[in-house]
Amino acid sequence: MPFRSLLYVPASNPRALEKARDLPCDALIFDLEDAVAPAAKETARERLGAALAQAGSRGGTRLVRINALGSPWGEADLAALAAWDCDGVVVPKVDGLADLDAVAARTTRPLWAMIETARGVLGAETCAHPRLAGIIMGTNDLARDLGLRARPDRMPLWAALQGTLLAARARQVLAIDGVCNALDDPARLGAECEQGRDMGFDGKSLIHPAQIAAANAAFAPSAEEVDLARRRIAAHEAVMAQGQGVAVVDGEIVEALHVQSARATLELARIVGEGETS
Ligand SMILES: CC(C)(COP(=O)(O)OP(=O)(O)OC[C@H]1O[C@@H](n2cnc3c(N)ncnc32)[C@H](O)[C@@H]1OP(=O)(O)O)[C@@H](O)C(=O)NCCC(=O)NCCSC(=O)C[C@H](O)C(=O)O
Ligand SMILES: [Mg+2]
Repeated sequence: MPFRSLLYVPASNPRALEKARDLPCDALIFDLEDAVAPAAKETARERLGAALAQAGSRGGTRLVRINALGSPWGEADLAALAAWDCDGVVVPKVDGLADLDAVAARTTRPLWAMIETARGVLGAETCAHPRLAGIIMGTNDLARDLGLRARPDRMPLWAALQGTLLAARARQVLAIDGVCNALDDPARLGAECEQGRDMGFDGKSLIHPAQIAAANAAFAPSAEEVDLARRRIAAHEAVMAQGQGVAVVDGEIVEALHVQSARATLELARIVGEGETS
């Protein structure tokens, strides 16, 4: 499954729950945490249970973000989730392995860790948790915890984004970038998506359906990237047949490691293409 676009859907909002059934994002994150006011937590849990039980929902990954176990709602969220048809649990504000162990003891579902505190960023060992499927950057909470001043280019977040990405890659778990808060600024959204892709993230978390197309485009290989990948593989195969290990394509060297990347590009393009034609 690709993870280019992951949309938060407030579980308290019936219209959003309904709309989410047909949206072209790769994953939904049904949110019981920060998008839901304390007074609406119980209702949100009930609405989400009913929505997940409905037949005919879209394909794609369905994740549920629970409230922290230390909060008044976390235990009840996990108890309810046991009966739900979903693909994983998003654990908010993970500071270290103990936070994931506590959830892992209460559910058998794959875990996703929100990295959104200074301690979470520094606690890279979190990515070593055996049940961890991926990490999701929580850039709003992180900005608050760091006391940074937000900038459109996200410069104050670069170290945290790249540090967490390093930890995720070292443990081969998926890494998802944080949300773009700007609802009506396609240029900023596009720039954030490209930046996240350049850094190496697998996809971006989103807050509004209008953001899905930009993330799907940015985190899929472009036609030019696919073409270059094919030419690199062909050129390398040709030199290998002559007993050599280095080809040159468009004035740049191509070695076995570049061929590995090229094959990964083609595989992602194939998976994305399959999803779009099915
Ligand atoms: C921001 C919003 C409150 C805006 O909602 P609304 O005013 O309804 O917007 P629109 O009228 O433009 O909506 C158009 C239609 O799309 C549906 N819609 C809107 N948002 C969603 C959604 N997220 N999922 C599904 N459907 C959605 C509307 O219902 C309209 O439908 P229709 O009636 O058919 O036209 C709203 O977008 C929203 O609540 N977004 C999610 C906010 C959220 O989840 N926040 C928490 C996660 S972000 C975060 O904090 C990450 C991390 O923890 C961190 O710290 O960074
Ligand atoms: Mg958060």
